[in-house]
Amino acid sequence: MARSSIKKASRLRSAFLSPIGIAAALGLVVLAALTIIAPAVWGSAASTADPYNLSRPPSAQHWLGTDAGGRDIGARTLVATRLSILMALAATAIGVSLGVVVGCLPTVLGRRTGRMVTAAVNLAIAFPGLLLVIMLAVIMGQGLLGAILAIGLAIIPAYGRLTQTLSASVAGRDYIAAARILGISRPRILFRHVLPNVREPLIVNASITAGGALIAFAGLSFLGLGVQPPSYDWGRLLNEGIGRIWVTPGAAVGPAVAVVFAGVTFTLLGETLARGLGIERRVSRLLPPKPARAGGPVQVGSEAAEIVDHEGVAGVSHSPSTSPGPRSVVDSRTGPQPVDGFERVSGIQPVLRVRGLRVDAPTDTGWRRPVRDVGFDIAPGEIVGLVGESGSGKSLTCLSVAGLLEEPLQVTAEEITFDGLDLAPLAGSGGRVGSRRLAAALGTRMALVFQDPMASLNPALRVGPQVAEIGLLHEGLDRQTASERAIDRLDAVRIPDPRRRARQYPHEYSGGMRQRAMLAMGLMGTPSLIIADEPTTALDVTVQQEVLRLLHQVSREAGSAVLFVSHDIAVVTGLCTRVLVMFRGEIVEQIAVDDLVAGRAEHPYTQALLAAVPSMTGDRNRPLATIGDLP
Ligand SMILES: Nc1ncnc2c1ncn2[C@@H]1O[C@H](COP(=O)(O)OP(=O)(O)OP(=O)(O)O)[C@@H](O)[C@H]1O
Repeated sequence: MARSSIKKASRLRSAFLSPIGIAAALGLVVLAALTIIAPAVWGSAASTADPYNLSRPPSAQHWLGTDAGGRDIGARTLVATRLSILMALAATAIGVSLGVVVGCLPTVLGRRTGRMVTAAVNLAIAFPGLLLVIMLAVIMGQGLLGAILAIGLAIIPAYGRLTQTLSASVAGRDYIAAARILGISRPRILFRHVLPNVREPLIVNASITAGGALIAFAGLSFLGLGVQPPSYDWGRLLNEGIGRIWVTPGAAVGPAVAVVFAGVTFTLLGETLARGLGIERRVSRLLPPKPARAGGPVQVGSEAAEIVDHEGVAGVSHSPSTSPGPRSVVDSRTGPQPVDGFERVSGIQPVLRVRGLRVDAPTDTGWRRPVRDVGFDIAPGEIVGLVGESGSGKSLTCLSVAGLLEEPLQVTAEEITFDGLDLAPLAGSGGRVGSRRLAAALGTRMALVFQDPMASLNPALRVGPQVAEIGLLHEGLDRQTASERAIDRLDAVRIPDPRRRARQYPHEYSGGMRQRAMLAMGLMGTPSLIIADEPTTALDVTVQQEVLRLLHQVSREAGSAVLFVSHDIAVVTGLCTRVLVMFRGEIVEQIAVDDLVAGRAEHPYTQALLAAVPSMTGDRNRPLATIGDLP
């Protein structure tokens, strides 16, 4: 058994060994036993009328007394367990399964239709639950089937909303963005990436919902809308007993206690499952990342202090002989404008050409533009750094290029050409790649490595199949070949013992290994461009070095261009041959690393960025430079 399953099993065991867990388990055993054996054991006492013992108070023979027909109330209460529990389970099954379907619709149908479904769900939720049940019960007609359908249908809106909320919280994860860029269809994303990650909270809530359904049935039958004589459930018994509560209190108290007992048992079961499955923790981890981290001047932290000096930063050489891209591309003196330079000089088509890229975001007072007229080229095989302070628009730029930004953000571009493909219409489409051909091309030729290594891989799936997916989808490989290639790619990114590791889950990997697995995923195709959005920020310095070295090696061996995003100029100068400097949504300077290191930066912001990097050889007592207010 995998380590994760063993861990989960032991956590569940300890949850069931807690006082709440023991109470839930005992309650369940009692309910299950009564559901199975009560009709056989007490069926005859429950249905045999005794004209000599009508409406008798509790006695040794009839411990809850008898009803108006002389039947034993205790026996009837026990026998009613089967119908009450089975009806609650049936209604819950209907409500939960249809609720999940409804909750998934916005993900499958796309934004516009999805919104209508959401609005309908919200309207239904605004309607008081019990009123909805009664209304539906009247429409469906009195009786057992009508009651099951009424309660089942009434469960749908709440469960749909829950599924929707949980799915939305997963939808912001990097692995969903990665799946989108791989061209995976919405239904497949839903079934493979979203639902497996939300199933546990859904299961827990199903248990609590069953408790609610049970009480709703009791309510319906009590009102005479549910089970009809001669059948009886606890609600029906309550209905019959309430009128005689002063004569034979057991007639009302017995079924009432039974309803409370079953309701509490289901709730405790939900609570125990939630603890055992770690739902609270899991849900908070599923929350989407904040749109932006704190702004302010460039952060030059301890990591940078340890890897400063422009020689061999992070252990990666960038000597001209090993740099893959044409260094002549760069002319720092062209200033902030996009350069057509290398195309003119070398005649080589850039692998990525961006012109006039803008991103607009709504605010309370109107629109703001976090990315303004951004333009740049990346040559085949070139490693380009994109630096800038937090919030300067680096991630938005990358995500727009990959077509991963969604409403309410508005993306427009005069041109985004990637590997001969016109991606401008895709920008801002939220990853809805129109044609299969484009999806396949993007999926195999553009790779993304994200900042948060934990969020980059789907935690519910083993790493091997995730890496193999693109081979299955776009390269037409069969499962065996795709999985062999995935193992080969994991080996290529130096995952030790790749065959065993491919069977593990992401949480069994270290942070650096997860980043490398993301790279392996990108290498299933032959990426012309790897967009690495702060791939090393969350890693410690040694692992950071490994990932940077690997990126460099991959770029050299596969000939892939790299757009390397970082707020750490020291790391960028170690890996890249050219740097795009972003400031307040604009690219204010494009400069060759050699020029940057030699202090030939022209823009004051670039100069300030550089001055803020501490040096190993500098005066330790001198305060670090800060980036002041720039016009
Ligand atoms: N989904 C969004 N909706 C509205 N504004 C957003 C959204 N995402 C980002 N922004 C804003 O756009 C600006 C640029 O954000 P972006 O994430 O591109 O910055 P960044 O340069 O990548 O920063 P960091 O280095 O911290 O990742 C920020 O001011 C941010 O608040």
